[in-house]
Amino acid sequence: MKVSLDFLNDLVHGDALKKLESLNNYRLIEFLSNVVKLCEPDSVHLITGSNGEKEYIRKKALESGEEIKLKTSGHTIHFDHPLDQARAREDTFILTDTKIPYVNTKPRNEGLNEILALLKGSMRGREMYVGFYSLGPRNSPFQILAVQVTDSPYVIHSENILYRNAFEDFNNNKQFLRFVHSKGELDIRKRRIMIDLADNTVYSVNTTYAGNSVGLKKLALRLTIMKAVEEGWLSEHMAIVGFNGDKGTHYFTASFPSGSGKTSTSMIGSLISDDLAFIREFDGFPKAVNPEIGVFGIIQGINARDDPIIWEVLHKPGEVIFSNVLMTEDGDVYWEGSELPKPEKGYNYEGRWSRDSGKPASHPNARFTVPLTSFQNLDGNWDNPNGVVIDGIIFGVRDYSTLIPVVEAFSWSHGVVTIGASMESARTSAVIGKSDELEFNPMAILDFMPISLSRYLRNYLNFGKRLRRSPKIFGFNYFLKDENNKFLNSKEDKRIWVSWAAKRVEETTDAIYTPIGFIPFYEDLKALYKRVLGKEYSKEDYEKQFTIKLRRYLEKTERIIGIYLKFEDIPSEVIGELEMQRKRIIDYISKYGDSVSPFKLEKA
Ligand SMILES: Nc1nc2c(ncn2[C@@H]2O[C@H](COP(=O)(O)OP(=O)(O)O)[C@@H](O)[C@H]2O)c(=O)[nH]1
Ligand SMILES: C=C(OP(=O)(O)O)C(=O)O
Ligand SMILES: [Mn+2]
Repeated sequence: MKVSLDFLNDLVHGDALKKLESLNNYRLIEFLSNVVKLCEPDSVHLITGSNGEKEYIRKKALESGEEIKLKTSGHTIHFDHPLDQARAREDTFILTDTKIPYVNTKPRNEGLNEILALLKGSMRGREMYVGFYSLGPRNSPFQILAVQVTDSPYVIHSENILYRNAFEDFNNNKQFLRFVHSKGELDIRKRRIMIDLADNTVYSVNTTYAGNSVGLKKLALRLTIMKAVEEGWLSEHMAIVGFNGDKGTHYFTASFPSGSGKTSTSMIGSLISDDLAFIREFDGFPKAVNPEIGVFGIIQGINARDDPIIWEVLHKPGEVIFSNVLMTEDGDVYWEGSELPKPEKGYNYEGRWSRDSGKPASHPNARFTVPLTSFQNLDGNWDNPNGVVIDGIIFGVRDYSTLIPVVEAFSWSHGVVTIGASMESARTSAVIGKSDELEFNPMAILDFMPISLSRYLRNYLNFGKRLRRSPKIFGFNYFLKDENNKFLNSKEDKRIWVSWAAKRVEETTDAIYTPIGFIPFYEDLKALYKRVLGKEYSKEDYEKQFTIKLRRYLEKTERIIGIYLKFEDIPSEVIGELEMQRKRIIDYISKYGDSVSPFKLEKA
């Protein structure tokens, strides 16, 4: 079918139109034609992949005022609206006519009418940017194509950093995901994000915060989860990182709710991904790639001692977009938790700021956007089109009161159900709303879930059955506190948990059986503390961290059973694993009481 490009004739400059025509992709032309008619931009800039175009976008970001140049070469700063500093869960809807438990939905026609009205004419007087990207490596069986349309140079600049440009790959009518974003009037009351599964399209308006506007990140996740479930693979909210055991490097994926440990965990090993993973089975092996090629990371608390790798990236020349930190008069930046002296005054997302105001200098969800290639610990396989074999999966939570720092599941289904699908984690400032409330967040992915958890979990359980050797599953918690509200672990302790997990994967260490899974022996951790951190590890610390609060674990298990019983078509394995866990815990309570020291279990 031949579709005319005439609608773009007066809008596009240069030879971009010829290039577009040569792709022979009528789906693409039809999509762009519809968006242009809807949004009515003054001009259209297609990013076909040349360096000049990337430079053009950087220039536009500065000219428009969406970014400001800082004193270090390549560094800029962007501010989001004070009410637009995080993901807007309440303004985000999956368009479907059937209600889904725990998912924010809207009837499709109603949602489409609403968002199309908000987008109508939204780009008048503005330029429209179109980016053509690949989620995952190019020339790879993992690859998914995606197009982003936006009137924000900051959004398209971010995407040029975070995603592989793949214009030529759109040839011959290839299918692609679609993202339509407009700043609109930046009237936050009219902020809407609508996910149209039926058309593989996400619309987003009146927002600039990247979690709501950068389509290929958390918006695409809704579409790729759907695709993965339909095709029998996993699209996950997970880092991918290599950890050393005694025999070599083992790749893990690591799922933590937003603001709870993905990026920081990916910095203590060999980095492939800090946020997202596509996992597929090939010849019985689970293999993973990073859909992205950059990091949109949380900056609060980043300091030279705890985070030397990120610290270096944020201080050397090179492409960095800071968002929602403090900008000082001399073109430098400052953020809370940097452990540097606080400047007297500066400018942040709320306007002028002074130290005397007593207000924080930066937002707790302030971020940095940088390419993966800036990181010293980047793994050699980061862009491998075949992915890397995954030996372990970590599901981590922010739980201040109950869960022990590390536990290993008995099996794939035990781990998927009692660790991954049972995650409860304290909400963070990555989501708009009250922080620190414990919320149900299976696989750290509930905010992005486009379908029933029943279908999602059935696919997960089946995925493991197709593997020759399923990855070992671990439950992590970096955030356990004592009765005085003090953290029981320091940030560097995560190096010990991952070292232990790597040894378990290669079967070079034993573990203690408990009703919730296997836990480390004191002596093994003591040796790791010595070797990895050069530190002593006391029996008292171990006992505090690994005492299992059986009564609380029982309560948690019963809460989760209560949740999954609400789902009509829940796989029987889900309730089965939870019931068995419940019985094991009750049995241990009758033997040991409400909690049990690991030293008692060691001798059992
Ligand atoms: N108390 C404590 N805080 C941590 C630890 N690791 C990371 N954090 C903090 O948790 C927050 C989020 O971490 P990050 O890894 O960026 O989360 P992500 O959004 O999942 O990538 C940051 O503010 C970190 O400083 C830890 O081991 N202990
Ligand atoms: C951008 C996000 O990612 P993260 O998991 O790093 O907080 C988010 O969840 O909005
Ligand atoms: Mn992160």
